[in-house]
Amino acid sequence: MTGPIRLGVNIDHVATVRNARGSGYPDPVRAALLAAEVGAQGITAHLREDRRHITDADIARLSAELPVPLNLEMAATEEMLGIALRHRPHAACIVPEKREERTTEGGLDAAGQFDYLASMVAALRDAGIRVSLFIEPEAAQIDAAVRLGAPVVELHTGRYAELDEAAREVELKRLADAAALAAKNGIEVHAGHGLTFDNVVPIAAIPQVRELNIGHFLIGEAIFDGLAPVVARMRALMDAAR
Ligand SMILES: CC(=O)[C@@H](O)[C@H](O)COP(=O)(O)O
Ligand SMILES: NCC(=O)COP(=O)(O)O
Repeated sequence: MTGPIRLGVNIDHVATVRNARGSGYPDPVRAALLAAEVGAQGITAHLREDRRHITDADIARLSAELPVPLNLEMAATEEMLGIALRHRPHAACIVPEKREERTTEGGLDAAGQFDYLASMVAALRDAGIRVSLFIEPEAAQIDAAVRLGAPVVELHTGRYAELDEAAREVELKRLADAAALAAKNGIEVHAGHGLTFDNVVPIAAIPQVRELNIGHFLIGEAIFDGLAPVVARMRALMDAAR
């Protein structure tokens, strides 16, 4: 037995569809409330600097209306720090961001940006926000997270998700080793990016992983089956893996 694992549903891409037409629907907050009702223990939203999906108004509404913890994904900028301090989400996950990227490429270089991140992590922590660092499964990054005093790391599973089943084993071991190292150092371990029904089980089976944040696949699948059954199925796969 490995203990329970939480599912955080990322609702960014409900906002992507809304923003495609500049309409008021579909509403990501409505999706978040439904996901929470059917088993999501948290909601993740990434307020990108270019506001391509989630907007400032979405963050304000999520902060006010959610019955479960909000995990705000944010770039390490002064603007985002100000927004986080204003809304005080349960958690803030610092992610690397490049304006031109299609999605988050690689993890935060916590080791390379140590001095810059130190004051940001401290400011978030002082405000009572649980800080998470979205990192590659590498010992140097975990060591930096420990020295920065981050209570949580989220391991980037994007590379794992892109590999075919035969090639996945090496990356899976990197993730499992990183999870064990982080937990040994007292850091809570989360994971996410690119997870689907087909690839989630080995990640959910890593004993130290306490939370998965999953979005793009769930929102896409919901077009066919509806959000509630899709969240329920992901929950069931995660639970069966423990
Ligand atoms: C950091 C991360 O993994 C998530 O934010 C997720 O990728 C959704 O945002 P994008 O699809 O815009 O990258
Ligand atoms: N941090 C990962 C996340 O929130 C969801 O990523 P994805 O499932 O949308 O790729």
